[in-house]
Amino acid sequence: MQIVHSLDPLRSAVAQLRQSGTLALVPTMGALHEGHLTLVREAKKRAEHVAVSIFVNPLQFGAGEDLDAYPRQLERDCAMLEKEGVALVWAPTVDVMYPQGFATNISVSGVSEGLCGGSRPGHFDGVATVVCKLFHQVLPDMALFGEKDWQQLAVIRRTARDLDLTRPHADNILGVPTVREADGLAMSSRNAYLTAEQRLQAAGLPAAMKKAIATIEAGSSVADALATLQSDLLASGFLSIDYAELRDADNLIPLDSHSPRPMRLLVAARIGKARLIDNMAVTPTV
Ligand SMILES: Nc1ncnc2c1ncn2[C@@H]1O[C@H](COP(=O)(O)OP(=O)(O)OP(=O)(O)O)[C@@H](O)[C@H]1O
Ligand SMILES: CC(C)(CO)[C@@H](O)C(=O)[O-]
Ligand code: BAL
Repeated sequence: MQIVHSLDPLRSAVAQLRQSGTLALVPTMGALHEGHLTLVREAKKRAEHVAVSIFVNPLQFGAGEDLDAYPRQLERDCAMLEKEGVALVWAPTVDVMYPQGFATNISVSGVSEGLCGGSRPGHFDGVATVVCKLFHQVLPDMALFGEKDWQQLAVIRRTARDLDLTRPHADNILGVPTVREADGLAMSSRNAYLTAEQRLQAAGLPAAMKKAIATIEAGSSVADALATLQSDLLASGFLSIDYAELRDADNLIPLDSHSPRPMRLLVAARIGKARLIDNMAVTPTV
């Protein structure tokens, strides 16, 4: 496994790998867990070679967010990736990614509005900009992202379509279902911020979401189900709720009542020092 930190060695490594087969990219911010490793395993099924990027991207963190606290553990991450048979780890420094004078921003409207785009202004500009750079740097045939970050996946697909990207083409931006702990909590690097008590309470998030989905699918009012979801989260120990919304699953248009198209329930809520996100499918019943 090659680990590279600057562009010239990256280009040589990519050129060498591409001579002997297809290349899949799994972009990450490191502090790897089973969710990330599942993306790597899915990538291995689909391509001869897998590259993983590890970069805590300052552009996608707002003022007062956890950029400094975000866990960084490159050696441990690389050891995990080596065991998975990853060919290349791309771990640029901030100066390599954003040299002095860097002034370009990719901003996606529509799908990035509201939800995490509302509670983290500028976040998806930072994501779209860095992901475009990662795609141009690694030139993968495909890229894999987790459905845990449902809105992020929609933003990246939109960017790839709008900018006519070919490496990867929008159709080769693949989503992987959320990997969960035994009690249902979505795996996330930010779960490490939780105390033991908060970690137990955090399982209240997927539980409350499942309950809300069952009532919506049974035909109850969406507004009532979302109101109950919010009070359930506060009762479980969550401090506040950034959003709890029902949206069209594909284009993320807000819904205030049932739709015949696939729907998604998306929630972000704060507990202790962590802001946790989750989303689940809601099956149309009309
Ligand atoms: N539980 C999970 N199941 C599936 N994919 C996941 C999961 N957690 C993260 N991913 C995916 O891994 C990729 C890298 O995500 P990232 O490094 O930000 O990890 P993370 O655990 O989501 O961290 P955090 O949410 O704390 O930023 C993204 O595509 C993300 O959607
Ligand atoms: C896609 C990503 C690697 C861009 O920094 C990040 O947002 C993440 O880890 O989900
Ligand atoms: N997994 C999304 C990256 C972020 O929260 O900034």
